[in-house]
Amino acid sequence: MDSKVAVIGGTGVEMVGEAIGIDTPFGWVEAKDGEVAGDGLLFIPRHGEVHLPPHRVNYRALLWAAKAWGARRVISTNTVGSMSWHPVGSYVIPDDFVDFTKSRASTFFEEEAVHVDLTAPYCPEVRRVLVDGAKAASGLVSGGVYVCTEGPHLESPAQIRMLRRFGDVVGMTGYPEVVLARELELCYASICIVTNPAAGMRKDSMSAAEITAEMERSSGLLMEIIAAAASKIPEERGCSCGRALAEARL
Ligand SMILES: CSC[C@H]1O[C@H](OP(=O)(O)O)[C@H](O)[C@@H]1O
Ligand code: HPA
Repeated sequence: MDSKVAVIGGTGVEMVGEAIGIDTPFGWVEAKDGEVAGDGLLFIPRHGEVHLPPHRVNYRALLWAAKAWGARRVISTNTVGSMSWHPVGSYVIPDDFVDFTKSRASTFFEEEAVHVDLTAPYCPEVRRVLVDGAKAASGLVSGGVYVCTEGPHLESPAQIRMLRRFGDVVGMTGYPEVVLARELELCYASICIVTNPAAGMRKDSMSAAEITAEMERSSGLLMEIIAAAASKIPEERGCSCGRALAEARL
């Protein structure tokens, strides 16, 4: 049965549950085994207990742990800056991404050439339940392109002027998660919460504390949306995520 769901929670997102540890070839992952609508739901705090910065998160371990636990679907929460019109507190469910990271391990396949298809980078079925859930809960939801920067510094106005030509929202954690999930044939989608206008999109400066405060303000409703969405994901997969490796080798 494919109904087990893992949630990779970003800044300011918490979930109650029994603390468990999952060992992976890439390291140990601390998680929480929660219960939502009768099915198991695994919560993995992306940044861990010490709040690792985005460029040091062990993304391969997180996705591996989700699959090892038995999840076939993964919902990610990401905080983003808006490079366009999105109001603070609104939701973006990305349908594509652009990567500007620099130092991240972005594949499980180091010894063989495996070229997964990313025509639909995010699982359409998981995206659908997130879009419906966010619309029902808040109405302020859109699709768009997630631009991932290396961080941990925030961007300069000149960087945002360049990056906004490529996408709609900017974050530091959406990549390589989305690609690693596809390599593990997991159905993955992200729900992003807009915490601020991106650099240069507003007159005054920004602070990490301000961004975190907005995330904490919004996290309760965000978790309600995720819990509702997780229980509505179809049991059987109608997407092709589960066959990602079938034709990925030369
Ligand atoms: C000042 S933003 C810091 C940090 O928080 C966000 O992470 P996440 O997407 O896991 O919530 C953002 O992307 C940065 O990594
Ligand atoms: N830039 C990068 N990552 C972010 C931002 C931002 O403006 N806001 C929240 N995460």
